[in-house]
Amino acid sequence: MAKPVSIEVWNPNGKYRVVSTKPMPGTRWINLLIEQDCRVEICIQKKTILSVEDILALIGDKCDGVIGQLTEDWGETLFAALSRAGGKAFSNMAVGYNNVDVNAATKYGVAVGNTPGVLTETTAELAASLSLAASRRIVEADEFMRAGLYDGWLPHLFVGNLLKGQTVGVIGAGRIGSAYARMMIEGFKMNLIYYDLYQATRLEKFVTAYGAFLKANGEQPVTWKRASSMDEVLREADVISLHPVLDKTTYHLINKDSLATMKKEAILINCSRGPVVDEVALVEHLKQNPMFRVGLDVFEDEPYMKPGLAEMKNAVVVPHIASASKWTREGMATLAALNVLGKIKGYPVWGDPNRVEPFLNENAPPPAASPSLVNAKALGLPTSKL
Ligand SMILES: NC(=O)C1=CN([C@@H]2O[C@H](COP(=O)(O)OP(=O)(O)OC[C@H]3O[C@@H](n4cnc5c(N)ncnc54)[C@H](O)[C@@H]3O)[C@@H](O)[C@H]2O)C=CC1
Ligand SMILES: O=C(O)C(=O)CO
Repeated sequence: MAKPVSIEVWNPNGKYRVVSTKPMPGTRWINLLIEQDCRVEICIQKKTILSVEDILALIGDKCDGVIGQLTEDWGETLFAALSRAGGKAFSNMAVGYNNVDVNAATKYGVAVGNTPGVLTETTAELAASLSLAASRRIVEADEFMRAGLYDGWLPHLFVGNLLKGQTVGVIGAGRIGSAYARMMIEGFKMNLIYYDLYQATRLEKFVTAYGAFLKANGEQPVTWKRASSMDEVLREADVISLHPVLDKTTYHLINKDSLATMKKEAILINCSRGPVVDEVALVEHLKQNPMFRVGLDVFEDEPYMKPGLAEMKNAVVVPHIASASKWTREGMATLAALNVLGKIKGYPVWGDPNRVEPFLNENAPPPAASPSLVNAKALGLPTSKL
C-alpha cells in the first residue's frame, strides 16, 4: 500500500483534478488552471525526490492530469495508473524528458508535455557563467581569499585562460547550444566550431553577419565551422560546451577517449544531462591534467557526484541550476500547466514549440492550445494554426 502524501488543495470543487508533484514558482499556473475549472492538488511532502509509490498515491483513483519533475521515473507503472484514473496528460516541468518513457505514455493514450524555449537564455547564461568561472578560476580564487591566504599581487597567482580570439566548441547546437554560442561569440569574440546532426543555419548566418560587422569596424572577424565529427570539435576547440538531448546516441559521448582528444588546457562545460559524460573517466582526466578544467551543472548519478570529483580544484560544480531564474521557472510552470490543461480541454497542439512566447504573456489570455506535446503526432492530435 502506498503511503499517504501531504497535499495542498486549490479550488476544491473544480471539475478536473490536476496534480502537481511539487510546489512550483509563481501563481499564474495555478490561476490558469482554476479559471478553467480545475481542482489543483500540490504535493507538499518534505521529500526532494518522490518515488513511484509516492506518485501512485498522489494519482489515486481519479486524476485528469499530472505536472511532474525531471527527478521522477515516469514509466509504464505510472502511465498505466494515470490512465486507469482517467488521466489524459502529463507534463514534465522541464524541456528534457529523458526521465519519461514516451512510448509507454503513448500506449496508454497519455499526452506528454515539456517546456521548451522559456529556459533557453537562462540555461545558456549559466553555461557562459561556468565557462568564465572555469577559465578564470573564480571559485578557487574565492576560496583562497576567504581562507585568508592572499598576501599580495603575484605574477603567477591564479593565471587562467583568455577567451578572446579562442575557439568555442558546441556539441548539440539546438536552442540552448545556439544561444550559448552567440553569447560567447558576441561577448568574447570567439570563433565557433559546432557538431550537431542538423545544420544550425540561423546560427551560421548570425556569425557570418557578426564577422562582417566586426571587419567593417576594423576588428578581427569571427568565423564558424560545422564539424563533420564530434572529434573535430574536441581537437580544435578551447572551450567545449555540451547541449545535446540525452538519449542512446549521447550517453557517455564524452569518455576516456574523447577526453584524451581534447587540448590539455581545454575547458569542458556540461549543462545538458550528467550521463552525457562518463564521470569516472572525467575525474581521472582531471587528476592527470591539472590545467584541464570543467564546469558542471549536471551529474551522472544526481544528486551524487562520483568519488573524487568534489576534491578536484579544476572543477566548478553547481546543483542543476541552469534554468533557475525567476522568470524562467515561473514560465516553465505555466507551460507545464497549459500542456496538461490543453489536453484535458481537448485543445489542439501549438504548431511551433520553438515559439511559445504567446503562452508567457501575462497581460493576455494564453492561446487555446497545448504549448508543447512531444507525442502529439504518435497520438494523432490536431495542430493549431499559428
Ligand atoms: N541543466 C539544466 O538545467 C538544463 C538542461 N537542459 C538539457 O539541454 C537539452 C537541450 O535542450 P534544447 O537546446 O532546448 O533542445 P534542442 O532539441 O533544441 O537541442 C538539442 C540538440 O541536440 C542535437 N543532438 C541530438 N543528438 C545529438 C548527437 N548525437 N550529437 C550531437 N547533437 C545531437 C539535436 O539535433 C538538437 O539540435 C535538454 O534536452 C535538456 O536535457 C535543458 C534545460 C536546462
Ligand atoms: O529543463 C530541463 O531539462 C532541466 O534540466 C531543468 O530546467
